[in-house]
Amino acid sequence: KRTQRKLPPGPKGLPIIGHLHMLGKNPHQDFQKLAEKHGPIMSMRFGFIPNIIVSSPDAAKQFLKTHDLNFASRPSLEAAKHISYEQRNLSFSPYGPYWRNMRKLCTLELFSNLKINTFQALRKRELAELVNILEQAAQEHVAVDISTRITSLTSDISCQMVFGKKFENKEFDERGFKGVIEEGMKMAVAFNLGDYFPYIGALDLQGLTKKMKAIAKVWDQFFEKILDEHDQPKEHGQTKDFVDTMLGIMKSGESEFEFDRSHVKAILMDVFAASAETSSTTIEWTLSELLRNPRVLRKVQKELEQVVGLDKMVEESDLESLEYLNMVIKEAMRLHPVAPLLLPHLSIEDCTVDGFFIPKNSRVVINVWAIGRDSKVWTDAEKFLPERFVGSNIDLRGRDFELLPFGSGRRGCPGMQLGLTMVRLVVAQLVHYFNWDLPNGMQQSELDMTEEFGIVVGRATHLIAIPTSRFKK
Ligand code: HEM
Repeated sequence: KRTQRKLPPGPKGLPIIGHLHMLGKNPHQDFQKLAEKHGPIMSMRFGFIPNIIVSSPDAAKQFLKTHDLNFASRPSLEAAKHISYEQRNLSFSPYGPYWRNMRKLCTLELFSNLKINTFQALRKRELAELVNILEQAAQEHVAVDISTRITSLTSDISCQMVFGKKFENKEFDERGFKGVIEEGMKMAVAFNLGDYFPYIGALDLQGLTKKMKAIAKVWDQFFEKILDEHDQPKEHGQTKDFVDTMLGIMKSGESEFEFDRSHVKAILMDVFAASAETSSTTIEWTLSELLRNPRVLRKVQKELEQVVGLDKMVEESDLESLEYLNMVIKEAMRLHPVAPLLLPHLSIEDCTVDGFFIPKNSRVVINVWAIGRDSKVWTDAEKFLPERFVGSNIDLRGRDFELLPFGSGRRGCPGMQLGLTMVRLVVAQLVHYFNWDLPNGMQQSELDMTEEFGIVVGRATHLIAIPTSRFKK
């Protein structure tokens, strides 16, 4: 009976592997090309798993708004099981009472404006430190690896916000803090046979499960140590980091759902992973576009001079008034969404969308990268033109399905406000204090904008530039 129903169109697949052979290094780009031929709701099969690829604003609205509840679950990916405490985290928890309760709790306790504001001084301090380093480079007229600097800035801020302190590279084991995190990230995106052929997952033919379990053990020991340290009483007036908040709730026993140390650890890992790289990658892309578009950069600097004033540091209270900067960031996120396929959604029941049958347990992939670059939706779609948002109501909250860098609906990003605060503040500060030149006489048009697919999609090469101070000390 099922097979008589009309599935969305899609390319012809091969026996057993389905369409796996059609995916290259950048699946979001491959999906875009295929959707041009097969349509905005496309059916593909990866191994034994049915996938629905969504590539237009109207179609995205159907999945994320009209039928949001039915597509609000997540698949049980091997990495989520082995390194995310059996999916007790928010990002990969299946839809159900645990996810609903935990999401409500985190939204209230970790992602609220009140909580975000308690870390304002931390952000200011860390950013001022970076500005000092850049001042030094400006005086010596040397090139700076902006990518590395921004990554350590957001990682340091996230570490202190979540765990209460920065981590030295000697932490963890001989691989160091950065090394262990990178290894975990690599494993999380590695092609895992078990995700496409569930029955052979248990055989661990690639040896990935073993490696993931080993890294999860290292992480777990690290978290246990942090949780133990947080059992010591805090000095009066010290800001409560996320570990304090979560442990406080756990110990109070007031939560109406199961909430033990494993849940606390899963959420901490999730929030750390979700916050640091997403913000740094968005900042890198925005600065890259500004370096390629000096006209836009000068206009942002002019606005900053007017709103903030020369010789003054940008404050978080200035951010809402920086209208042009906010258009620049929207435009950078349209062209460079760091999660171009969002996180995978999973259908809970059989459903009909736009006349097509979508079977239960289909993975739904929303290609926001393709939507952001669709010439049917955007004029001069490939160009970086922040002015396109003048007089437009399109914002980043997921109400406008042509621009979805944070997703939309029940599974949309709960950390959007925090992420945007970081991105706006860092970009504003770095272009307010400094003019930037590309190294070795490189022309703007020569700046490499190649993408590298991973847990987030960042630049394939580091962004390097030479700062010059705009203010006299
Ligand atoms: C520029 C920064 C950020 C971007 C672009 C971003 C983007 C996204 C996207 C696209 C999703 C998936 C939405 C979906 O599947 O429909 C997501 C989910 C999520 N984000 Fe963010 N994010 C950012 C910052 C943050 C921050 C700072 C936090 C937390 C401190 C955070 C926490 C989360 C969590 C917990 C989820 C999973 C939600 C769920 O499945 O219920 N994000 N984010």
